[in-house]
Order: sequence, then C-alpha cells, then structure tokens
Amino acid sequence: MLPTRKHLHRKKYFRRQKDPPIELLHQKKSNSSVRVFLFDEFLSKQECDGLIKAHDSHVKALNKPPILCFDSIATLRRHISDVKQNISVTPNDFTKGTKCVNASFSLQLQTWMNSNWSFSTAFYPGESTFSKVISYRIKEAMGLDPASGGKFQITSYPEGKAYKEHTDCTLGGVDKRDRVVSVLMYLSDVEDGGETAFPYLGIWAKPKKGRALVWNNMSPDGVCEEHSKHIASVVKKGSKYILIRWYYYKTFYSLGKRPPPPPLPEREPDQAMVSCDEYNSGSCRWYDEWSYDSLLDYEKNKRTLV
Ligand SMILES: O=C(O)CCC(=O)C(=O)O
Ligand SMILES: [Fe+2]
Repeated sequence: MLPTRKHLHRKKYFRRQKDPPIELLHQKKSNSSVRVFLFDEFLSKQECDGLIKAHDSHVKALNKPPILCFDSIATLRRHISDVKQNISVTPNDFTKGTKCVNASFSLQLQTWMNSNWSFSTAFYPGESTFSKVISYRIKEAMGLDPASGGKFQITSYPEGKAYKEHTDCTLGGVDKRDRVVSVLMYLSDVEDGGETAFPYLGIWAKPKKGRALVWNNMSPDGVCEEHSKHIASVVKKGSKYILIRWYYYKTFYSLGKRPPPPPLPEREPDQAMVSCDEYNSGSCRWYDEWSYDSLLDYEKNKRTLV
C-alpha cells in the first residue's frame, strides 16, 4: 500500500518505536523520587545530522572571541587560580552594570583557559517546523505538555570537554518556575567517554545517536532534589552533541519565548557569551544568546526584568 498523505504526516511526528523505553533503576540506595528513562531511536539519523550541521554552522558564524561572564567574583578567582595565573581581580574588573569582563581580558582568559567550555546554541518553539515535530513526539512518548517546555538547546563538547556535577533545578529554591523534567537527546555517538552520570543514584548512560534520556529533577510536590545531580563526563575520544529541552513545574509568560537581548555589556553583533556558573556546581559554557543573568540590575531586582 502506498502511504497516504495522512501516513506521511504522522510519520514525521511519531518515531517508529523499535525498542520500548526502559527505566534505568537506581544502583544505589536512595529515597529520591528521581527516575531515569531511556528511549532508543527517538530521533532519526537525518534529524541528528541536520541539528549538528545547524549548530556547527551557527557556532562558526559567531567568530569574534567571546565575552566571558561569571556568576561571582569568587568564580572568576577560582578560574584564574586553576590556570595557575597570579593576578588579583576585584568586582571593578567587571564591566559596569554586568558580571562580564571586557573584550581584552576575555581574550586573555580564553587563552589561559584554552577555551575549556562546551558550546550551546538555542532555537525556540515555533522557530522551526522541527520544534513542533519534536514537541509532539515528546508529548506522545513521555506525556509532557509542549506548553510547559522551554527553548531547545543544542550543546557540543569537543574532545576533552565535560560539565561538572550540577542540578538542572535550583536547590533550595522556592520558585516553582523551575525545571521539573529534563529531556536529553544524544545527536552523536561518542567514541570514548561523554557519559551522563547520576552519582547519587549509581546510574549512567552512554551517548548513542538518536537516544533520549529523560528524568525528573524535582519531587512530585515541586522540590528540587539533590539526588538529581548529574555530570557530563569528559569526552575522551571524539566529540559529543546533545539536544536538551527542559519542562517546567509551573509555566510562566516568557517560557519558550526568545528573550529580548539585554542592553549590556556592549558587544559586537557576532560576539558570543561564555558563562561560567558557580565554581563547584557548574562549568563554563559558550552561548549564542545573551542572558539577563550577567546584569547586576537583574539580580538586584530579584530577576524580574524579563
Ligand atoms: O551532556 C550531558 O550528558 C548532560 C548535559 C546537562 O546536564 C545539561 O546541559 O544540563
Ligand atoms: Fe544538566
């Protein structure tokens, strides 16, 4: 039978489920509510390759050295001491009104740090047909409401790169506008390393092209769980690409909408941002879009500017 228009339409949305999803059971005793599921062949090879291509060409296009931003002066100091430099910095080294250093200091840090970061680019719901396709596929397979999902973030890790242990939600946070579920899709195989590991649960997953890994970060009553902490292990050989979409416990107006670019710091149009989060529970990551987190005003006004 020839496929009808209806079939073709449906095929785009539904993955051909070859293997049923499996739950990765806790290998360590834990009273955590976090559950981790694995769906193989969730994305097709063509979808993965298309996303990688789009990501790579976008990263390449933003070819000015990035501006580096830090969550605090303490984090900047830790990075400086990590690269065995003996210079002292004060909050005055941040460009006025921001937590970013100027272009020449950024370039100096980039050299010292040997660009030790992963690269993230984002697209937002409605910006491509693919966003609709994948939202729907996630809804069908995992029961997650597309309206409670945020942006789609593609991240690449060149060989040698990793991301430290962290939670995707805010520990101790009271705001329920937080990431309750993470849907991570591996866009590439990795020759060696790059596993996603949950040290408190004794669970780890190996990157596999097209595979999706889904877990909850918050308990059913909306508390961010310490035991949801996870790590992107170092890519020992090859490179790693992932697509992530976070789903939120409570939805809010700006969720899933591209935020307006912040006015500061001054920058070139093709200049990306590297954001280095809390030293012990974060890593540096290159972003194609600017976030309000780098603005001091934003923190002072309790993050209400957007
Ligand atoms: O790359 C991974 O395996 C994990 C990525 C991650 O945890 C994140 O981007 O929040
Ligand atoms: Fe994460």
